[in-house]
Amino acid sequence: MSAVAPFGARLAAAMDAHGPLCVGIDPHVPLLHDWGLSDDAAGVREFGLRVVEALGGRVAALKPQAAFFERHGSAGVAALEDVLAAARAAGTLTIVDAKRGDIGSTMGAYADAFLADGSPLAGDAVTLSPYLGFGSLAPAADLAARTGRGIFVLCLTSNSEGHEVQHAVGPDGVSVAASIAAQAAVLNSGAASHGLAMGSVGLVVGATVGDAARATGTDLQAVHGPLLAPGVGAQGAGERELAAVFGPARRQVLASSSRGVLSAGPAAAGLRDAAARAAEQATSALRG
Ligand SMILES: O=c1ccn([C@@H]2O[C@H](COP(=O)(O)O)[C@@H](O)[C@H]2O)c(=O)[nH]1
Repeated sequence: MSAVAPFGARLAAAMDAHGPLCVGIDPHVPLLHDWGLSDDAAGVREFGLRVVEALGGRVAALKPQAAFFERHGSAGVAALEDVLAAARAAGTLTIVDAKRGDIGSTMGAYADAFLADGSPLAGDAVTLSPYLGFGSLAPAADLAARTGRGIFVLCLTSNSEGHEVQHAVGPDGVSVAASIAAQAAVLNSGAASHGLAMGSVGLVVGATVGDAARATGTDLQAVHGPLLAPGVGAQGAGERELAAVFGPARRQVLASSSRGVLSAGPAAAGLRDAAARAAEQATSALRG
């Protein structure tokens, strides 16, 4: 058992304190240029540290997108480690958006990288892909539970191409998305029975997916875990879409915006204003 409170409880407290908004740290090349930074490991490191400096302690969570750091090789990965350390020092929860998924024995190694105490790449939670079978994620779910961390499993992603996999229906008549949500609910059942607001096993459900939950028979409320909702801002979703997609599950939602906030940089004041506006909109859509 971990010495820290479970991730779901820590996230619920952070959402109550700061509003249901997560800001993504996605150092796209055009943003690096706009911020006067180089497209190399030093540039993405500085970008990430500036975001942490501006928003640490002001938003519920930060979500570094691992791909933008990994494209610079080992120095980029070291930059991601530094950004995670800075967020940890600022007391802000981090979700490493790495979307890992593999056979169980390899999943154990991914779990050690992203969820083990003392790993420099560990945040408070990591995004995972269930398309090698939800059960293959067990090593990560187990380690997260032992270390007080969380996982977010892809369920209904914000991109339109996700339909062909996630809306597919199995021989039992259950859609892939509904099956993933039901298996996450099983992992959160202990949290529900202990009266915790949310378990530590979350889903990724895009704010852009319209009525996909209903269409696929996916019961989001029953998951009893956090619902990470990318697609806010640059991908076109706003207050109306958030309210429509999540309905009665809306209090579990952590809206996520990257470019929508980051394009207001590099000045800290601009980032703070943009994040505050996005948090107000998310609050109005999800907590009203
Ligand atoms: O379904 C998904 C899952 C993850 N993402 C990630 O979120 C951000 C979105 O960035 P924006 O600039 O706010 O569009 C990015 O890191 C994606 O990889 C997603 O968009 N959809």
